[in-house]
Amino acid sequence: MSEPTTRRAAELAERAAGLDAADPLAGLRKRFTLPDGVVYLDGNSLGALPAGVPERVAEVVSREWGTELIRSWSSGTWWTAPERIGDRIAPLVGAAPGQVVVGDSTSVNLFKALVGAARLAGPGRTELLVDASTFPTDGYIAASAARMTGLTAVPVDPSRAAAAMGERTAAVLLNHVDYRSGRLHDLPGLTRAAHAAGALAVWDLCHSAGALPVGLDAHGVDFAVGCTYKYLNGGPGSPAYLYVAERHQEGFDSPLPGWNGHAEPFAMTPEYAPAAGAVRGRVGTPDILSMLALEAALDAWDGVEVEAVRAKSLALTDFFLECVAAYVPQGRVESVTPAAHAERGSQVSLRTEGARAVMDELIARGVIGDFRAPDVLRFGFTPLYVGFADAERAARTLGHVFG
Ligand SMILES: Cc1ncc(COP(=O)(O)O)c(C=O)c1O
Ligand SMILES: Nc1c(O)cccc1C(=O)C[C@H](N)C(=O)O
Repeated sequence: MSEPTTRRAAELAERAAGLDAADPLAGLRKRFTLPDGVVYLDGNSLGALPAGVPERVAEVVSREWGTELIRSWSSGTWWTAPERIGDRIAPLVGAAPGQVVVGDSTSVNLFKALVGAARLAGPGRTELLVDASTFPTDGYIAASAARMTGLTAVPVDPSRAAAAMGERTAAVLLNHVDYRSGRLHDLPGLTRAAHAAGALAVWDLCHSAGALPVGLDAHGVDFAVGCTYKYLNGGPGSPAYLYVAERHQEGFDSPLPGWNGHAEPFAMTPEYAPAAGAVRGRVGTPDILSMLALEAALDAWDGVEVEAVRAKSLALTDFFLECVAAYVPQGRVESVTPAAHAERGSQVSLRTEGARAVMDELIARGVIGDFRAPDVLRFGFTPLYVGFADAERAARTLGHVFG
């Protein structure tokens, strides 16, 4: 490093130490098990391990399964886990109890939500608008949901979504935060626009839940889905969730009416009678090991306000961008994440040449981020366990990679 760069590095390291010392959320890192020497900036793909999870999973396996056996379904915590854990997630996404149910993958829940929304749409509604820049599974599922319900899936850039909504629109599927660029979309405004056009708004919250306030009830969202293995730290493949606004629950006609969503599952009747509430979003037997691991993971949120998480997330990403500007030679990276706070999720995506090799090198040096095709370095900031010194080290290491 040149003399001025060394001075600037000392300055930034000192600022980072000060910011960490003043951070009201700094103590939350103890709620996670993270390997020494690693800066983990991939919690927007797989969140870190909350400290209480291994013990809880061991208990579920050895006692609840090993000793209690089948009795755990009825006398223990198993059968009602999907709605109980849904109610734990609800406050994190601004939903009152009884509207969130946990289970299946995000892809499967998207299918339920989109077909459910299409079946609730008014007559003459022929189009399903779909975020064209979305994570691919959303587009694949939307295309199938549209075929099944006689709609036409119409890809739309989120910046033009409001203008594209009209009297033909049945429903709109949008991402709250774009997985690649980290752009935060205007959930209140776009939901309002959908309603003004007489359409339903379906939101994918994978990259926002647990990172920033969502306000599902406050903004009148109709359906929402999201995964729990990113900012909610539920573990690899942990079950996703489905939000069905209370006003739609009675009319919600799930395309996957499995026996777990039946009003009386153990009556074993040949006719399907849907359960009341979000419970009708259940399909088959829940994956209890993953689900109870998720429930234990959510303890990491005890006493934590999403607003405080958002404030720290913005401070972290601001500081990271400042460090990148200081350390990375001019012209080597370009941020594709909006600078405006109102348009930024909890990640920073930097476009660069040879991004895959750059990320491999960063990981080899202990800074774990993500590569997204074709040319994006993606750094996710999970305020529960990432600090300002991590942001400084990550940017400094990136500067070293560029020599
Ligand atoms: C925006 C978005 N939607 C959906 C998914 C896929 O979810 P799942 O694999 O749970 O179906 C992901 C990530 O995997 C995602 O980032
Ligand atoms: N779900 C994933 C998986 O099973 C393997 C690897 C990555 C993932 C991801 O979650 C990717 C993530 N949705 C993304 O935003 O890129």
